[in-house]
Amino acid sequence: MIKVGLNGYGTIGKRVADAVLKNSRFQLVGIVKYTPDYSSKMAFKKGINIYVPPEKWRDFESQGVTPKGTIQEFLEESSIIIDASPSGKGFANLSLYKAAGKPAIFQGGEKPEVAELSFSTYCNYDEAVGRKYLRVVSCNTTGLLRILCVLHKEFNVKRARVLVIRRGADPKEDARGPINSIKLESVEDVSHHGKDAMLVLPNVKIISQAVVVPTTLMHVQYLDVEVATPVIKEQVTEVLSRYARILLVDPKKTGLDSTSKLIEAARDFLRSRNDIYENVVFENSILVSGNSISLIQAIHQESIVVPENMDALYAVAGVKLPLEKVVEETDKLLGIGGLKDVF
Ligand SMILES: NC(=O)C1=CN([C@@H]2O[C@H](COP(=O)(O)OP(=O)(O)OC[C@H]3O[C@@H](n4cnc5c(N)ncnc54)[C@H](OP(=O)(O)O)[C@@H]3O)[C@@H](O)[C@H]2O)C=CC1
Ligand SMILES: O=C(OP(=O)(O)O)[C@H](O)COP(=O)(O)O
Repeated sequence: MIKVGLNGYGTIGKRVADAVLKNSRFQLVGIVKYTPDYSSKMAFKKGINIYVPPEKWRDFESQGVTPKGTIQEFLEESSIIIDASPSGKGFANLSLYKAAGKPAIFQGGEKPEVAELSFSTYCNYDEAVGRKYLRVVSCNTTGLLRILCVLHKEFNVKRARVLVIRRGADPKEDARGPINSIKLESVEDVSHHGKDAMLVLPNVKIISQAVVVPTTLMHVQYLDVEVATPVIKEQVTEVLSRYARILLVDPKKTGLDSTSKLIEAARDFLRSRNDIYENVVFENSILVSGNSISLIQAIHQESIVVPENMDALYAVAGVKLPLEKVVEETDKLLGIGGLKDVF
């Protein structure tokens, strides 16, 4: 079994930790915690090893959590690190991983230079195999690239324009906003998503802009894509429906016409933490005219990158399986595809 350590146990880290625990190819060495809060106690009770900065050892013990070791020991015991630290901290952690000679997978909040390659499974898995440092692109970029790479493979995408309607905060983040505003995400002309996506799909011109809205549940994106030759809607829906990580939802038939209803459906489906790993593409929103395809999709920011983090582990570990098998294994363990039967 390949020994995986998780540095960071927040929104992304705890979900990836649970995914690693489900996969018998990998052994979760443990997690690094920095704050002795409820989540360290819950992880400890679940039997997950907790590693801590040495100066925090007593704080954890006083909360009833006996650490397994220090960060240094965590690095020694892990064969691959998944870094799910707050944006920017991963870059600082890179030198620790390099000094310990350990490969690492970073998240999209880090600058692209943190890794050898920015990664998105449907786009560049083969290029990622055997790399030492990968960066799984951010949640919106992951959602965007899944669609663009699938369309590109089939129809040769020439350019894409994207509007990202970004959630203001994750549900736990009570100090963020906006509370009563729709705010430009940036004072620059474009948002980072298009530029980031072009690192992975360099031959397609992708321009994105973003606004931030007062909601915590999901992001929503509007994509306007130009392909090389004229297509019809049936071709587009058929191609999208081939992929388990893309969920076509018909709001007329299902009543699912909002992010809150989607999250409720995921709760009803007993998805762990009401996670939706799939891009939810509203079927009615797919408009096709000549070379132009547009659509609206919802992206569950807390969980969308979990499958890609798992695939990234296969790539870095050099597991000898073709892309289709890797995706199949990850999808099966996370239950991806199950919602297709009920929606
Ligand atoms: N949340 C989201 O919607 C998404 C986030 N991402 C990206 O994932 C990354 C993690 O984000 P998210 O999970 O939201 O962050 P959170 O703030 O939820 O969690 C961050 C975790 O990192 C830990 N931590 C603190 N300092 C360090 C450090 N120096 N090194 C390692 N870990 C540290 C914290 O520990 P403790 O709790 O013990 O203090 C906490 O567990 C970011 O790059 C972000 O951009 C990507 C897709 C979606
Ligand atoms: O990766 C994300 O968004 P992004 O794809 O818009 O950068 C996550 O929702 C994290 O966003 P945050 O940096 O606002 O916490």
